[in-house]
Amino acid sequence: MQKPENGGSELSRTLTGLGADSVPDRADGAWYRYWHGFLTSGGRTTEECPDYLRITLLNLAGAASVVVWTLSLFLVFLGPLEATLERVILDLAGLLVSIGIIVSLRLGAPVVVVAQAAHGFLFLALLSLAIIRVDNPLMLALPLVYPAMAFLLLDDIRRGIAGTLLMTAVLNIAISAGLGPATRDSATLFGGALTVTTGMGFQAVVVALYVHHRKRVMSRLRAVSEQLAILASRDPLTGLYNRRSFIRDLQRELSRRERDERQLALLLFDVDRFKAYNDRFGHPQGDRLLKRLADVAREVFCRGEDVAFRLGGEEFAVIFRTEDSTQAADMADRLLTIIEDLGEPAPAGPNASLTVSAGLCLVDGESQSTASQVYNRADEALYHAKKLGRARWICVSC
Ligand SMILES: Nc1nc2c(ncn2[C@@H]2O[C@H](COP(=O)(O)OP(=O)(O)OP(=O)(O)O)[C@@H](O)[C@H]2O)c(=O)[nH]1
Repeated sequence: MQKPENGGSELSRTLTGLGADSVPDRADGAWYRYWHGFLTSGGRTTEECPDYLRITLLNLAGAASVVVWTLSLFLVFLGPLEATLERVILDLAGLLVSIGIIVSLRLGAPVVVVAQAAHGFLFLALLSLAIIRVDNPLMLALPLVYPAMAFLLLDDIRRGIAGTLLMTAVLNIAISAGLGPATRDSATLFGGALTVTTGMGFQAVVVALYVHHRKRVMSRLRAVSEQLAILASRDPLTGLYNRRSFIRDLQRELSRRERDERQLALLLFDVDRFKAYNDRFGHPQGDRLLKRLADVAREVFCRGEDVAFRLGGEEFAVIFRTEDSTQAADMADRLLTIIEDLGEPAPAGPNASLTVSAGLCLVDGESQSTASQVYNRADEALYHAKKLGRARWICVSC
């Protein structure tokens, strides 16, 4: 039952790791810093921020869209793309929305609203293309392809990318086979193929990045929560399990009585005259003593299934299994003797050694006692040992 040691440093490493990538290092170049600042809206978000990825992706999508829509407008202006009214309106609207995404994020607009507006625009743009170009079956397919692709990508990255590639290929083949626009000039066909490939490729990269990042953050959060669970169950001074773990472990051990023929033993021990020890040698020395006693408890109860706890103050507990009362008594004896032989000075006088008192409670197989009854019995035995003059242990059963 001896469990892994305290994981404080691991936790701090993990916590630091959560934000580690978010601030560019001094060694990073100016371009990287500029790019990083742009993606995080001037450093407004770091990687621990729940909106970090959405802001980064929206900025990325906004920047890429600005490039795509501007390129498209240039191609219309320079002639390779047909200058239809709907194309110009759509390109201009796309450009405005993309710039709007970037600016609104910088002004601190709610990320969810910006993301929904961007998705809404994309979907409406595809839908209006389908309505305007009702003669073009490919345009009709786009509003259906978009959600299908997003669904596939969110379900599984590899399947999503394969599905996206397949759909892109099918659309391109359909365009070149003449299923697309009524006008068949090569510039229009090239424009259509370019738009479909760029749009779908970009969408695939964005969603794949999102899913990948989410998985990474989730696994880090899992590691942090495991570390927190370890810290919550430990006493920070001695590294032993704390009272919270004690109650849970005692209940668990009592509930598996039927599966173990041996007796369950609970040993409570408490430093004798610890207040006087603190008063005489100081609190820091008292802390050192408590750590030393925790080491002794670990040493004596070293089997895999033994668990030692610090319940608070100078009170310790050990839960262990024993063949019979003689074996349990031997263990209690050993613990008390080793502590006395440590040679720690007792507050009483120069030649006296520090001692502890203990209460031992043995629970046999048929007992129906609850965890609190077992604890109370052991505590009564400990109290009795103190009353009888300390430096001894008393055994009871329940
Ligand atoms: N150094 C140190 N002292 C502690 C800590 N927690 C509790 N104490 C001290 O432990 C002392 C316990 O005193 P008492 O409960 O009177 O027990 P005692 O003096 O050991 O007397 P008996 O148990 O009857 O032998 C108090 O003085 C507390 O301040 C701790 O974490 N470190």
